[in-house]
Amino acid sequence: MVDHLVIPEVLDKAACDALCGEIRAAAGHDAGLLGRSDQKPAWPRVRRTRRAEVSPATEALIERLLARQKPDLERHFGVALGAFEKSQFLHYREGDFFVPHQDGNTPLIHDESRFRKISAVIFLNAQSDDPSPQNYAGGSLVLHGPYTGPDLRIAVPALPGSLVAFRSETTHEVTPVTRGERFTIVSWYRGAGPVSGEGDAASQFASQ
Ligand SMILES: O=C(O)CCC(=O)C(=O)O
Ligand SMILES: [Fe+2]
Repeated sequence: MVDHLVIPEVLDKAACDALCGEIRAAAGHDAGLLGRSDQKPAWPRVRRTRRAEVSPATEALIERLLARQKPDLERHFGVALGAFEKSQFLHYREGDFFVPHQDGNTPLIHDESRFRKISAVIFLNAQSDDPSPQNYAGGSLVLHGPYTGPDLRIAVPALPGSLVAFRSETTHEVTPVTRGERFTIVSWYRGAGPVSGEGDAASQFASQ
């Protein structure tokens, strides 16, 4: 068991379709990584996906949605949550991926990621072997069990409109997309309290 919470239908089908359309059409750039800038040449081997710049109205819609989920996440994970980071609107094309990684809250890394307690991913379209321009193949979000236990791998079902949350120190990956386009929104909830960045301009914190 890798602890995670799936909240179905945080967005309806019309909203998911509209978001996919907006992300596809929006300007964007290669999504990056936190860490030292001299490591940038290696980024394409770690993560390949496009990060879209959506409208302020869309960002606000997702911020409201994330705020609404906070009590359920606090209850499930037993952690008090503060602000969440600026969402990333992601567009994976064929071949795009993100190798196994942790998003934050890992004891050895002293960068902004240490404030992240819970990672949230919202699926906007479906993974399916039925070829249709609406869905994609490959591109599984796979959660890994902790290294102290058995070698677990859990592929999270990509139900459009659902949100999956897990502790940010959970190792996870996005396997390569083998057909079609995959659309997700990701964000991170920080812990509550001043030491965790609550009360600062967290919405301006540019997560990478
Ligand atoms: O797109 C996803 O399903 C997850 C992306 C991810 O792991 C991340 O952005 O840190
Ligand atoms: Fe991640």
